[in-house]
Amino acid sequence: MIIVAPSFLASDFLHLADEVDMVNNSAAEWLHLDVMDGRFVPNISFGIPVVEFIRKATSKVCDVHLMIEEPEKFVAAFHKAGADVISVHIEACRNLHRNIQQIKDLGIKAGVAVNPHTPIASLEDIIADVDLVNLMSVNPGFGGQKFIAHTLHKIAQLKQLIAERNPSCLIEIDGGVTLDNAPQIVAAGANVLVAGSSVFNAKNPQQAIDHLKTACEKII
Ligand SMILES: O=C(CO)[C@@H](O)[C@H](O)COP(=O)(O)O
Ligand SMILES: [Fe+2]
Repeated sequence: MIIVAPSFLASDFLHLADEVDMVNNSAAEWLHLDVMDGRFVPNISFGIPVVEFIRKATSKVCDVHLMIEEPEKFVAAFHKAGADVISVHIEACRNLHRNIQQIKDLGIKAGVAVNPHTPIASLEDIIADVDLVNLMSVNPGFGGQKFIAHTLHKIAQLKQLIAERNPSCLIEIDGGVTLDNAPQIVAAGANVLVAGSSVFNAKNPQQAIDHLKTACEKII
């Protein structure tokens, strides 16, 4: 099964309740929540209170992508706010193994996120400990960017590493996912598709989610 996770960074913050309702009534399984601190990435998005309010408005999986320095300081607060999955960036963690254990000790899924320039080989000694890898297919910090094509070969590399060391680990692709490139991304081995602008900027976002799912399910 392919999981679709609409990214709320592209949503209309003035009508957040309607946007959450749209996803609640859609075929998407997850909600993707991008937290940015203006330090790890050159942008600031939203934080703990917003995640908390969204959590109250949905029973879908809340997938929190922390694009922040020193994520270990905030993981417990995001868990308390209702995150079901928390991903921290390999590039932001001095003690990644400890940070991943910290998330797992909270009883939720732990993910590691990697920037487009970070080699898959750098995941070798952490892959066995994570539930998910968020493979960034744009440079983190902004929605609406173009998919970086060389990410496709990284998906295939990651798929092989996962098959060897942790077959239940999910591959999440984050950034620039559209109806046009989704089938290729899934064919390369992705299980979770984050889609921000291609969903929220569509005339009919629920239909955009349906189309993404149908196009991908044809591939598997
Ligand atoms: O983490 C990020 C960006 O840093 C992503 O989750 C984007 O928010 C995805 O948005 P689109 O590229 O699909 O518009
Ligand atoms: Fe993200």
